[in-house]
Amino acid sequence: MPADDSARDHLTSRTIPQLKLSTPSNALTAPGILPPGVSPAERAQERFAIQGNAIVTGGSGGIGLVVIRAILEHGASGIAIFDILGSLETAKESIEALRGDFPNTRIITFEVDVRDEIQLEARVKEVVQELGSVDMLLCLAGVVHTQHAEETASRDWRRVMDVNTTGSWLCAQAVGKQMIAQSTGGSIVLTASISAHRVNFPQPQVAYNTSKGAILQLARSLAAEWARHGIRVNTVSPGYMDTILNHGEGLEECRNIWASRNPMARMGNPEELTGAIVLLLSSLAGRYINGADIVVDGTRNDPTFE
Ligand SMILES: NC(=O)c1ccc[n+]([C@@H]2O[C@H](COP(=O)([O-])OP(=O)(O)OC[C@H]3O[C@@H](n4cnc5c(N)ncnc54)[C@H](O)[C@@H]3O)[C@@H](O)[C@H]2O)c1
Ligand SMILES: OC[C@@H](O)C(O)[C@H](O)CO
Repeated sequence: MPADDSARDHLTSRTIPQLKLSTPSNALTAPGILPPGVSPAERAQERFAIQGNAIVTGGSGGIGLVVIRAILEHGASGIAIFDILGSLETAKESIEALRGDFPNTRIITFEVDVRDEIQLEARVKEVVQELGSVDMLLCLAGVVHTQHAEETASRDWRRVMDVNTTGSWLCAQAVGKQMIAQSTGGSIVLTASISAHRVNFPQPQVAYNTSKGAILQLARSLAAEWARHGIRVNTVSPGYMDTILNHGEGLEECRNIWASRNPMARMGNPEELTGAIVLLLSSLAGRYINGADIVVDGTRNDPTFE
């Protein structure tokens, strides 16, 4: 028998029966898992239910407003948007529209710069005072700088790293501490990008790509450390979404190039990101997903240049 077959035989004859024996027969009806006797429609709804209060950084941006609506539709009890003042002002009407559509949910806004750890700690405490707990964190705050590497100034590099990477770390740490103190567990979703996996084409953005690559390893590290507290930490990696971030000066030609190189021949709509984020935040469907990254980019191609 070839060596591979004997290894497989060893697995099937010994490991699998052992696994079967050690799996409780009621595993699918254990506490927290859907009980029997619930209608299929209720089970479907319950499976992707989102419970508790969420802080969403960069929540007044193009992806944020769309994703917050989805989080509310799936049952979140409260949302705290952390963003800089100018963006909160611009999104004022959209945030009012959300409040109108979800009158029984608290949607509160805080002017926060995710680079400022003292401000962050204070704001997290205020959220707890207002909403009672923090159960989820979605980090969307992010900036991009597009310039050739040899010309990129250290201040631009630092700004991108500070907002995207250090900002995600500071938010996760402030919220993680609160979740640990609450002893309630929680779900943290950080936003990486396809730029964490490959080098975008044609725009040069060395700082952005580096900042997003680091987020993958940040999330895995936190996932491993905080699993014992019941805190799951995952990432989403969006491809090109049609938001204001991708409508900056000179990006019109880029948008055509991005769409033409994608097998689906288009950019994504922020709505198409909501499924992955709802899954990761959901108490049931997502509850064994930890340290994972979900790429939402319309393609399974994985070239170095994209
Ligand atoms: N749009 C895309 O194609 C795309 C693709 C991959 C990843 N992403 C990532 O998704 C996230 C959201 O992107 P978007 O398209 O909604 O962009 P956006 O520019 O519309 O939103 C980003 C938000 O972050 C906020 N922000 C920036 N600096 C901040 C700071 N210092 N403190 C607090 N908030 C700050 C902005 O005010 C804005 O509201 C970003 O992290 C981005 O890198 C976007
Ligand atoms: O990965 C693509 C996005 O992260 C980003 O929006 C784009 O590269 C900005 O130009």
